[in-house]
Amino acid sequence: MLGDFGQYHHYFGHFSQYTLTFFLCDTNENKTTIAWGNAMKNYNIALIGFGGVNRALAEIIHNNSGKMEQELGFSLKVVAVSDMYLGSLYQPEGIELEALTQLPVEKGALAALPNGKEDADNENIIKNSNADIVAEATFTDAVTGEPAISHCQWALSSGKHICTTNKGPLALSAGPLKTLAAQNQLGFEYEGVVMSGTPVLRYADQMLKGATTNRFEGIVNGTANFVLGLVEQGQSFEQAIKQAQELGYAEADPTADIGGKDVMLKVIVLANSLFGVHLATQDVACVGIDTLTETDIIQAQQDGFHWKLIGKASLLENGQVEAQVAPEKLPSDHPLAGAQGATNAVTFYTDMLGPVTVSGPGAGRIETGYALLSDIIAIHTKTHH
Ligand SMILES: NC(=O)C1=CN([C@@H]2O[C@H](COP(=O)(O)OP(=O)(O)OC[C@H]3O[C@@H](n4cnc5c(N)ncnc54)[C@H](OP(=O)(O)O)[C@@H]3O)[C@@H](O)[C@H]2O)C=CC1
Ligand SMILES: N[C@@H](CC=O)C(=O)O
Repeated sequence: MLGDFGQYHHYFGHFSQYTLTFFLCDTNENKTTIAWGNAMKNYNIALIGFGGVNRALAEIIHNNSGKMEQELGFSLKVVAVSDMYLGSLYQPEGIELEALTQLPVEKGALAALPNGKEDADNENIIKNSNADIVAEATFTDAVTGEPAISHCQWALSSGKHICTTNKGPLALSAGPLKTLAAQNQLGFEYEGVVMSGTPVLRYADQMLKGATTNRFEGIVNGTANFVLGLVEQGQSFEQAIKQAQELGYAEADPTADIGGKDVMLKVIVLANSLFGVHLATQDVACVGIDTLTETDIIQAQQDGFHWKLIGKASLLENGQVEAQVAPEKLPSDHPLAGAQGATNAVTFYTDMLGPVTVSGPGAGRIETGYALLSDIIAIHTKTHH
């Protein structure tokens, strides 16, 4: 006997598109089996900021839809895009991704697509579109965290999950945003904020549970590490920074990479998450690689050393945290000295395992787009298991 036992509209009441139908099959041998059908979940995505990272996410979605459905159990539809330079576009039924990913980088270019506009429309799209998840990848403001903090607040207050690669909201307003997400039973995910798509935040948060970590140090800026490497090979700072920009590693204002502010934000995010503290920007002493000359870097290499921009923090016995960002001259056999190009590496000093190092890409368009995909997967996993 085969019976349809009903349809479950599930999941915080936000997602009427998620319909799970199950059939109960009772055989002659008195065995009961359950077959699942119609269980594919679709998430509508709004992209806020459409520079390197969110364009990469659109490409990933476009190129991997079949794989996602088969392996991850959900499909993704981009329904809205809003960008300061390119304009905005809202198509509730889903935007055709071939055209979107080929969009020329020209002022107001989104206006050329059906329903497109020349201006950004962030607030309206975040609050009023049919998106389930907002992917926030606008520029990082290290002083105010805005407008990205507002983008996160608007999403979480209007029933939408948020994933972001923007360091501002995490370094400057993580507590209130996490509270808002929890109150509204929504996901707030941000793996790309430290080390791009390399899963260092989830690693520290989930895989080192049970061990005590009271110190970490590492290379957490891809641009600075890439620039140091090219200067060692004889390029000027200026040439090396230009290449980092072309490869999509650098911040909109690369002085954040070279001056150390980007690492400062990442140290705050890691320290607050690992030590359960509330570091602010003024708590982190910050010196960048702009204090080095090209000669310093080449001379060190000839002497068997490598300059690296190191971010570190220690939890002291009195509960205080010491945190700093500064260039350090490491001997060639130091574990962090081998990180080349935009590769980053962080060593966690744990009581039970000793030092544990996580290494992988620290910047890059596709690498960071992947971080957003990993956030969407985390949202899906947390809300369906
Ligand atoms: N690239 C990387 O490797 C990584 C980046 N990140 C973070 O991800 C975010 C995005 O990076 P990326 O894509 O490389 O940066 P880009 O500069 O390539 O893209 C950002 C885009 O957002 C637009 N934008 C800026 N402000 C707003 C706003 N208020 N509303 C709508 N759009 C806006 C920009 O327009 P306009 O040009 O006119 O300002 C630009 O088109 C940044 O916060 C960065 O720190 C994190 C990890 C790695
Ligand atoms: N500009 C940053 C991008 C990732 O956070 C870097 O180079 O690390």
